[in-house]
Amino acid sequence: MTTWPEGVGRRILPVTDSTMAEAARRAPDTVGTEWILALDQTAGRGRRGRPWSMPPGNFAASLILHPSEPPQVVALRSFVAALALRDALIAVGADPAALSLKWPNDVLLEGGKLAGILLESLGDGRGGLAHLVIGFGVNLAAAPDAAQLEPSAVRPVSLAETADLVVAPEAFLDALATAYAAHEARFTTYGFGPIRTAWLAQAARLGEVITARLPNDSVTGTFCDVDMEGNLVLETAKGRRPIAAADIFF
Ligand SMILES: O=C(O)CCCC[C@@H]1SC[C@@H]2NC(=O)N[C@@H]21
Repeated sequence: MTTWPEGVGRRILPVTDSTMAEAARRAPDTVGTEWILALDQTAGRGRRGRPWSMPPGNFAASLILHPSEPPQVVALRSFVAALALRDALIAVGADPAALSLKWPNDVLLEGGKLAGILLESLGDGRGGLAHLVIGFGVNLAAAPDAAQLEPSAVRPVSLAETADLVVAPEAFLDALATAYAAHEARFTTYGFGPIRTAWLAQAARLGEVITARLPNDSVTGTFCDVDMEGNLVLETAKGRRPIAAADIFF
């Protein structure tokens, strides 16, 4: 049985618009760390403003944090979050060998998209952050209809359909909160180095040719590294190219 991490808050809502929006509303009145789980979302959102649909039984939660590091260091928590999500999936029975991490922050199961992570923050007006919200969406029960996604999107999968595992959102929250607390402690104590190493060990398509689609450009090269700033590094015909933000296509 998983125990809930000490000093961490938890709210479970039957429904909300988006746990990201709910968390942002609550963040100014939240002193420490708090999880918000919703059993349904009416306006779930994904990266780049895409909608995030949520079939019943899927997992939607956001974590409110008040980190004190500079924003570029805070952003490295997308890797912390991905490792925690992987550990939580293993804790509920997923096969570690079937899981991989797709830069910047998807978790794949047998090559299909099982989960996505979204980071949103608010500046404090002094160059730091007032809060960070990390959102986790996991297809526990069912994958969204692929027809609703962009044609080039990674095929969605669910834990129930692909791994034959039935896990309730509340139970998954226990596993994720515990896993996140462990990785957060490692990050704040030892920095990004061990997180980067652990993430690279689980990276999908490392050493293979992939394409990064940027707003006005597309870069194809061999995925050779993630650097200490969290950039994806592609080895291209013109040399090594660090990429801070992009959609990745295999
Ligand atoms: O585009 C992605 O892959 C990120 C998806 C993040 C979805 C989660 S579900 C919980 C939280 N609330 C939201 O509205 N979005 C995030």
